[in-house]
Amino acid sequence: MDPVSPRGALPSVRGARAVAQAVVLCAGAAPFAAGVSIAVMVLMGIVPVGVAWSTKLVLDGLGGGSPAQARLGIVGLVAMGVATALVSHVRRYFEQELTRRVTLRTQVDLFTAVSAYDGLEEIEDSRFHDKLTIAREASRFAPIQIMSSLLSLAASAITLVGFGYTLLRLNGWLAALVLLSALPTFYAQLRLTRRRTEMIVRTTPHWRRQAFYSDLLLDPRAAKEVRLFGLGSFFRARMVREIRAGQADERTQDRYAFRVDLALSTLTSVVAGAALIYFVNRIAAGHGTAGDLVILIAALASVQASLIAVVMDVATMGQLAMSFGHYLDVTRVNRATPKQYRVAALPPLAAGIEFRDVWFRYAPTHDWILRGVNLEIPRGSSVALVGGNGAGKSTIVKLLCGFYPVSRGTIRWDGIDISDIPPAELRQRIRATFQDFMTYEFSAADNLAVGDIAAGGERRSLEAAAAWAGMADTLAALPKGYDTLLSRTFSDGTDLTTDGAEVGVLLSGGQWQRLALARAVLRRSVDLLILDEPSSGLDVRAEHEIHRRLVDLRQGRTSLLISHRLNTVRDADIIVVLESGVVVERGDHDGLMAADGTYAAMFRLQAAGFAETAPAGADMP
Ligand SMILES: Nc1ncnc2c1ncn2[C@@H]1O[C@H](COP(=O)(O)OP(=O)(O)OP(=O)(O)O)[C@@H](O)[C@H]1O
Repeated sequence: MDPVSPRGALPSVRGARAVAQAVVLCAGAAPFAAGVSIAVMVLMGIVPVGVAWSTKLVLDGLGGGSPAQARLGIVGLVAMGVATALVSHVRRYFEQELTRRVTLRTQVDLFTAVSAYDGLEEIEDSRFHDKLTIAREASRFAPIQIMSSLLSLAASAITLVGFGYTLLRLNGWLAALVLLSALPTFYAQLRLTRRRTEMIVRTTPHWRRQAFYSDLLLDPRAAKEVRLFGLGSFFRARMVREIRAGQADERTQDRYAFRVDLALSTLTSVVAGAALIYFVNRIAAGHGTAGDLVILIAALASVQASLIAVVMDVATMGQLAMSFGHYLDVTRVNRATPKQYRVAALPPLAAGIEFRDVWFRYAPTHDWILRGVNLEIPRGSSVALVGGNGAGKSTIVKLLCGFYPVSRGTIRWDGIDISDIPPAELRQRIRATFQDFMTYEFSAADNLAVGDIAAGGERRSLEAAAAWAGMADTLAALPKGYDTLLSRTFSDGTDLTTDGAEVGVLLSGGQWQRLALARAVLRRSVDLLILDEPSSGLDVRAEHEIHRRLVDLRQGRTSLLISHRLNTVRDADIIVVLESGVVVERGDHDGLMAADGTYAAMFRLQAAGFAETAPAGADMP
């Protein structure tokens, strides 16, 4: 995807296409409301011209002794007044309806598109987030504002044509002068739009960081550290710094726009004043009527106002088209280039999974994380992966799930390169508990059900999974059992007891981990079970119990277990030791202990931790 670029703000084919797509979107989402808006626009364009001509009729009728003409003018004025009064209400109602329907449509389209990104690359790319921020903002207001700018442009154009013709009839030179005086405004507004667009792109990272700091100050998960470490004023200062930086850029832009607008308004007023003096002198010399003067004043003001409105609407649309272009980019990308996979459906795992000379780094500028990893996970075997922090163990899990493409080498599923398999098909075959598992602010039942969303939260399966993870009693004892909301910051609207106390609860770290485990084992019919540090937060008894159950569960299943607690991996069929992205040892526990290498050293060091005296050199820093 293109990086965020302001080019789209310039009047261009791309900009015109974005405007057209915004109109199509509005018309498609709410055809009736869009139709009413167009009718209102036509009326709004006609009204000022009608008012001026009706006024002329009244004045000339009264002055020229023609009461019938004056009456006609009054009828016209009353009709225009009634239309203006009614139209504003009709307009407001249908604009709001249009906004609601368009917002719904754009939110669905945007989040459908974002969910269609299969991997994690975009979601970890700051430039993508900058673009997404503009796209999200645009999805809420741009189509409607483009539509209303377009309608306002059309209304101004109707007024302009009406009064332009009037002015032309009164004096051709005058009409030309007024039109020419709008050219500098037109040019200046286009330049202003480009600068404003560049400013939006420049300031977006500041607004994103500002939101990050403000969210941090409100996030219950951060609240403990924020308070204990006294981080409140530190984060607030950083938030203010971002606001100041963004506002400084905006201020520079506003000052520039202020100077330009001031100069242009002066020019417009001078032209209008000169035209007025000239025309009053002509009427004084007997060329024209008082009605002509009224219509000239109205025409001058309206033509100038309409010209400026046209210019401003074009400029606004240019800017909105740029923002909306980001929305279109985000929503189009997956539709434009749907990836073709060689394998449509994946049969159940028959032989096993194999990493062949896999190299991986998270970005071309980063260091290699995996350096030529060869790893086999035969079907039905339990494989354990051990190694120091940052060795690349979780990275292997992420590659197995197809979250990133490998940089070199292949990962084969029964001999099929997993990049040839649709990610959703592959992930159907895998269940995993991640080291950084999610804690959803849902009910306990929903927290479990997300592990197998297709099963629709069938309660007996949820209870069985919870019982497997040793959570049955804990969940049953919650104020509303499995329906208890596991959050203190949200309310499901029904979680109030009669005395008004909220019953949403929080689980402990180990209880959350058991819930995550239950979620992973909810669907038994998977080909590969991945457990990344499944017992790191469990107490000794719970760890022992869960370990025993995991051993049973892994019997005859294909599984990959990552753990720093080496007592939990000793039963694995194959233990693989990873060091700085390289497989340095493999074998079963006895074999590796006999080989007396890295694994044996780690195992002995850990076992020594349980001895009465710590080994020399094992002190904390
Ligand atoms: N999304 C990411 N983007 C960039 N670098 C990453 C990302 N995730 C991990 N890394 C880097 O990759 C390296 C390996 O991380 P990984 O999480 O695979 O290690 P690990 O062996 O699981 O470590 P631990 O035992 O601490 O969990 C680390 O140096 C880490 O900084």
